Amino acid sequence: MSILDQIIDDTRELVATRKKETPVQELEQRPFYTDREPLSLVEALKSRGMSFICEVKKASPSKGVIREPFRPAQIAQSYVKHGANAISVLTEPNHFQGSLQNLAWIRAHVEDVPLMRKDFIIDPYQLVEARAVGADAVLLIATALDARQLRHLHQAATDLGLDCLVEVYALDDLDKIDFDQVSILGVNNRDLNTFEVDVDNSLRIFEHVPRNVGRVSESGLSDPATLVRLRQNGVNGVLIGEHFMRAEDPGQALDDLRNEAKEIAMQQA
Ligand SMILES: O=C(O)c1ccccc1NCC(=O)[C@H](O)[C@H](O)COP(=O)(O)O
Repeated sequence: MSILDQIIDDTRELVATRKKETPVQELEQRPFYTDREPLSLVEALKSRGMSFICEVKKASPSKGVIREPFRPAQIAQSYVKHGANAISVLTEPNHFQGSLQNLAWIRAHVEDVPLMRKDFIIDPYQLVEARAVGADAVLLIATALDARQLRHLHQAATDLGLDCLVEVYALDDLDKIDFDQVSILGVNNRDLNTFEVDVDNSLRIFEHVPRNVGRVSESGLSDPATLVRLRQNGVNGVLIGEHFMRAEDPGQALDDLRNEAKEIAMQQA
């Protein structure tokens, strides 16, 4: 069984338990759900240069614990201070040590930058949970869904005002995607069997994606020259977790990476 299958199985159990503990009607009465309009992730990624989705990630299946002590609100505030375009918050508990509470804490400290719930979404209930803790957007992993589920979850998220970053790992995942519906596509560079990362996976897959779709490269990114190469090949955004999580000040690490990439681009011009 692949790690993705394992995580999806665990998520199915978790969602069943949560539905019993907290009915949808209760989530729909939470202040973030009733009183707050979600921000647009699509708009936040429309900058002229490379956009940065900065991740708040304590641990991962490939690396174990990455950051200890882990202070989600402080990390997010540092990202905001240094100009992150959006923040991805891992909420999956069993494999990434994330939580919905972390997202709610971050929302309480970050008003104007979109927050994406990064989890393994398989059920519309999780979209309502996302809204109830103050998320603006969600990740939908095409690899873990069939075409009908993907279309249905995307529509349900849109109906709730949540933007979607649709993620693929392989070229044949594109067969499931309706590009009249999907406006931001992420390609994950991590091989789910070996955990190795290959940035060229993004470039290979984006060649087959319509021009008007926003393009985000995900995982294993830390080298400024690679960011320049991705930008020169039409990639609009990057999703970066581990590199920032290992820095003393994650926002400063964002600033440094962005400045180094700008310098390389200027030298090449
Ligand atoms: O990070 C993992 O080990 C992992 C394993 C299996 C499925 C997903 C996984 N990560 C989720 C992500 O997509 C990353 O957190 C995200 O792209 C940031 O990657 P990185 O910059 O390498 O932390």
